Amino acid sequence: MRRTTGHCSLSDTPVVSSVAAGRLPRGAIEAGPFRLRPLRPDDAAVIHRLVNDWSVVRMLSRLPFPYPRSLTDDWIASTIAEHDRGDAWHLAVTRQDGDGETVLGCIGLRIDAPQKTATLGYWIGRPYWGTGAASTAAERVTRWALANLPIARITASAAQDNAASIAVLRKIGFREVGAGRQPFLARGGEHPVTLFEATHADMPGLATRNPSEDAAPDPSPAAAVPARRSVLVAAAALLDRDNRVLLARRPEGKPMAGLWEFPGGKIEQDETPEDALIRELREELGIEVSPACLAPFTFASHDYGTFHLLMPLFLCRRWKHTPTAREGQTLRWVHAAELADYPMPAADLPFIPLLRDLL
Ligand SMILES: Nc1nc2c([nH]c(=O)n2[C@H]2C[C@H](O)[C@@H](COP(=O)(O)OP(=O)(O)OP(=O)(O)O)O2)c(=O)[nH]1
Repeated sequence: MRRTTGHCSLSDTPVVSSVAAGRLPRGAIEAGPFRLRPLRPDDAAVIHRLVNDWSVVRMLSRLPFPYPRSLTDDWIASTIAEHDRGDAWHLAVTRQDGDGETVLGCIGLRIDAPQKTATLGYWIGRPYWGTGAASTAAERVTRWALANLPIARITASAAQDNAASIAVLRKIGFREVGAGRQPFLARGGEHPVTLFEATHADMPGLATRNPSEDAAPDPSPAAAVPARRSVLVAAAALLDRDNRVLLARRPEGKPMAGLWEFPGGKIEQDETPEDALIRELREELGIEVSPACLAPFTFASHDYGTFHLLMPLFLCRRWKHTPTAREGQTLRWVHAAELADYPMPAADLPFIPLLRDLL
């Protein structure tokens, strides 16, 4: 079964190694009127009743509908094993009602320790929508994890028609960083999703446990300068003889890791955009480009919340040497018609129809 379910879903990225034993708490954490506690086998009946609901399951990535009860038992058992290994942390979202406890939904974090990243997922049963449970639980877990686990960022995704979850993520401080497509089993096929991330810099007043030791230095403009400012980046759509475009997948450890972008990078002081791009293409891909081969095409002006990106995009059909990934990125030549299949930073999305028209 899918690792967790929710308005957001946990990614299937394999966890290479575990968070050091004991880092994930065994007990409950309090979240205002709600209590987040480890799942137990005897939660299966109520969890199954809440999640086996079309309006919940349609927003979850890998759950079938109808959702068999036996999968709930298997899933709860797997969450306990994952917690023990330090790979993931799944909690029931509960509320004390009179003498009894009511289970409202689930929240979970999948941890990729080597990449210092965790992925957040959650869902709340329909009877409890509008109670504030999703935002309270998601904010509590996000803040706790950034402050206490050796991670530098938390990612999350939500189906683009899931306005409630998108509102929750924005409200608690996640930044929208891109868009992509994910399979939604219950609905059949892939659907567009909005991608989010949060770092320490996005959570005002967050106390970090030991950032100098554990958190990877965040090279993002957001980390470097607290106030919003414009960041200048130059990028290239390199086109091959078949009119395919070269995309580079941002390597782990960088902000927006995993998203597919156009090669390029920040414009240093005293550099022209062309100078910067020629330098970046040499550093990142080992190719030599002459200024005459860079044709201005369009630009992105995008507000990422913590910084504003201004990025000219040049077209380039001629260069020397074969593009080679020199900085841990993954490269792929992509036909214009397929660009929308690649999750991209939000700033790049307006480029897609323009490139489709051109190519
Ligand atoms: N290169 C590139 N950057 C993009 C694209 N879309 C987009 O939002 N960005 C953002 C991501 C980053 O916030 C910023 C580029 O910064 P970067 O970190 O890749 O720049 P850099 O290569 O100079 O890296 P660094 O030395 O600061 O680590 O622009 C794109 O298509 N290409």
